Amino acid sequence: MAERRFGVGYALAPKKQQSFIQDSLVSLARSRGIDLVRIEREIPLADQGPFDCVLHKLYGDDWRRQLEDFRAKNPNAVIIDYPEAIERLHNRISMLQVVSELKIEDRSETFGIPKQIVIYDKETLFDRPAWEGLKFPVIAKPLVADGSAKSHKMALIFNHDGLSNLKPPIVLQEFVNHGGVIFKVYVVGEYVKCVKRKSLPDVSEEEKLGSLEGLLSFSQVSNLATNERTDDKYYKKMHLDETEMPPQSFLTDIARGLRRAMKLNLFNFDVIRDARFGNRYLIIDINYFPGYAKMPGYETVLTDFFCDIMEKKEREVEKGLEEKDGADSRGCDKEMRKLVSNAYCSDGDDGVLPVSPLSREEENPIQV
Ligand SMILES: O=P(O)(O)O[C@@H]1[C@@H](OP(=O)(O)O)[C@H](OP(=O)(O)O)[C@H](O)[C@H](OP(=O)(O)O)[C@H]1OP(=O)(O)O
Ligand SMILES: Nc1ncnc2c1ncn2[C@@H]1O[C@H](COP(=O)(O)OP(=O)(O)O)[C@@H](O)[C@H]1O
Ligand SMILES: [Mg+2]
Ligand SMILES: [Mg+2]
Repeated sequence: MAERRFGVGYALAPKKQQSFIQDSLVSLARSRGIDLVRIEREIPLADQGPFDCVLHKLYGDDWRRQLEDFRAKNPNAVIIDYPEAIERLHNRISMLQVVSELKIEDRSETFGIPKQIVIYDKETLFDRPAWEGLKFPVIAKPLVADGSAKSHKMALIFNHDGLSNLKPPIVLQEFVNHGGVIFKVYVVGEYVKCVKRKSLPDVSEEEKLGSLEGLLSFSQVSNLATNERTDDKYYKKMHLDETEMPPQSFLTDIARGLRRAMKLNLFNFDVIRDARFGNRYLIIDINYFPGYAKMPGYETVLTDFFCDIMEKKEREVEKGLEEKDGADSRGCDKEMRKLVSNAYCSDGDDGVLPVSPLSREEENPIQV
């Protein structure tokens, strides 16, 4: 019998496509039955394919509508991930809300998010009582995190003078000393990989007392060119090798919790270790579909992920059809459809993905 092959369509911005779609990934995936196919931006998505799976990192109403049309026409295809779920990460408040709601028990390590407030206008910015409880230094981050260069422009604010140049809407977040190293935790379905990167250096008590300028601007501090970041020299120069990693099982617990709560498969989160406590970790940023190509062995990790999804989808479709046949013959198709649909919405330990083999008519589009 001919080998079953799967088409995975990808819709990515040019820079992302260049970094992610490398020959090494394409050929490994191909050898395992997965054909990675570029989705043309000039042609409606629903007119392309067939695709068993769509992978995307594009924004805007038009793209959302195209995905909706595609989904209506191809109820058996898997979309990784739903725009409704991705959108939460485009706002730095909703992005971290999910962390505050997460509960992980029986661990000596604790986690949370830094103290923060959102400022929508200039008046509130200078209204001290509005941000009582938040101490300098703070980091000012654009509220919107939509991938634009502007959304990565930040400032470390040491005192009141530093506030005047800020342009709300912004998030003011307590700057937490963390030894100048950030942990980036990459998640691909159930796979979790942590790497160390250079971060902002600690601020001393003296500096806090105001010997510095009011404001220090920066952007994407951990994002150096690929070769600089991965080679041994970078690790040595930045003293990264001296920094102990957080326990992998702890990060895996957080990753799993976030994945379930957010209903996302492809993301990374930035973690810092609070220098005031040895075992307190703070999550400061979550990114959709980050730069996976920087992750060692990303080709294998991503190919395994695609294969898992496709196998799961095949099983679910078969199961759905069997159940539907049974239901049809007993004349209770509608009820059975609901049951089967709900089953796919569950997020059990096996990492069930957002697949529904039957009609999505009765589903809430946000539910995956
Ligand atoms: O470009 P890269 O490979 O550095 O990846 C960026 C990510 O770097 P990281 O993997 O975390 O080191 C980067 O992560 P940070 O925000 O720098 O933590 C973002 O995910 C960025 O996407 P966007 O601009 O927020 O949409 C990512 O940019 P895109 O590739 O998605 O444009
Ligand atoms: N609360 C914080 N305390 C200390 N350093 C921080 C804090 N928030 C951000 N940083 C530093 O600023 C960098 C950029 O912030 P981040 O929220 O990750 O924005 P971006 O989405 O642009 O990556 C981080 O990688 C880290 O080095
Ligand atoms: Mg970040
Ligand atoms: Mg980010």
